Amino acid sequence: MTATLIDGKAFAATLRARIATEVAQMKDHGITPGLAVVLVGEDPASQVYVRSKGKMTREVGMNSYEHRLPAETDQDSLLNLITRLNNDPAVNGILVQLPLPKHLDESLVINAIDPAKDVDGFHIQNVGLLATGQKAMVPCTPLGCLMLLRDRLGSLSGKRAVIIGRSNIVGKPMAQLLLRDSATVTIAHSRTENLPALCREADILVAAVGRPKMVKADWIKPGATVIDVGINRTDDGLVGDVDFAAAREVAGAITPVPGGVGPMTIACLLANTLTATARSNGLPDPDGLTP
Ligand SMILES: NC(=O)C1=CN([C@@H]2O[C@H](COP(=O)(O)OP(=O)(O)OC[C@H]3O[C@@H](n4cnc5c(N)ncnc54)[C@H](OP(=O)(O)O)[C@@H]3O)[C@@H](O)[C@H]2O)C=CC1
Ligand SMILES: Nc1nc(=O)c2c([nH]1)NC[C@@H]1CN(c3ccc(C(=O)N[C@@H](CCC(=O)O)C(=O)O)cc3)C=[N+]21
Repeated sequence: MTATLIDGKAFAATLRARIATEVAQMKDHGITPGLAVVLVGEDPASQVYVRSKGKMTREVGMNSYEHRLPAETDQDSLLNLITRLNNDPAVNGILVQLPLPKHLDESLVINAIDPAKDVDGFHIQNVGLLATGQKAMVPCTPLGCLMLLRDRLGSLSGKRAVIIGRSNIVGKPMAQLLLRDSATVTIAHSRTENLPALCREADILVAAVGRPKMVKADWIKPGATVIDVGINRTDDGLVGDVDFAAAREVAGAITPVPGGVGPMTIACLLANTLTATARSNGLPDPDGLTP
């Protein structure tokens, strides 16, 4: 049986349309959400993402502020910019594109962002709030994966989830969100023993590794839901961490790359910007955009 395709691109388009409606209502009350994106250096992939984020931000009616800084920018100049954005009432969300050039201290920079404007959900305060089940800003990629999983499966309670990857931006927050939905969660990584057998136990398999086609068809439990976060540029074009063509014949449902998780990440960034704007104006959280 061939797996159902989880169409992240279409889901994200619907989500952005809903966000646009909410933005229009806010504008009627004199509030226009604003998202500032900071890019240091000229990494080509990062430039593509930043351009795409700016375009979609404007499409939903928000203000987009792009700050492009040279690769040799020093830490103090970057921290000064963040302070300015923290204090700017027109800016509701701040995203510093990662990775930063090596001479900059990533944690220091991220933790300089006002947690209320931290639409990436990477600030230690938001990480702690999420881990303790309190109201937080939630990282965009895991939030997007959660929306796709709930849409496909309904309740995740009691399901066995295996996440491959333990990064602060994907693997760990993904585990927190699945745990909050009462899945039984295992996090695997480069030191995990017998990864294929572990994966075969998963009803939900999330791959966030950065290795093209690493997850093979015989690692997948028949009927499982497979979420492929990987973005790998190869000679065959853009591919995920899952050997998609073969995995499709075993899984129950699977996200493609491109057109799966990636577009959800950007839609959730806009969702978080809307949520941050609502909270800073004392309005209730918009429906269905927070976990
Ligand atoms: N679609 C989207 O919106 C997004 C996509 N991505 C993509 O997702 C992927 C992961 O990103 P990110 O989390 O930042 O990556 P990191 O490089 O920070 O983390 C990769 C993780 O994979 C683990 N790993 C590496 N090799 C193996 C292996 N052979 N077996 C098992 N585990 C392994 C590492 O283990 P260890 O910790 O032991 O080293 C690590 O925990 C990348 O392709 C990235 O481009 C990222 C963000 C958003
Ligand atoms: N502070 C910060 N926050 C991030 O959220 C962040 C980051 N830094 N650094 C890089 C990663 C990666 N990431 C992606 C976003 C969109 C797509 C996306 O839209 N992908 C399209 C394809 C785009 C293409 O063709 O390259 C798709 O999968 O269909 C992919 C990856 C966000 N990240």
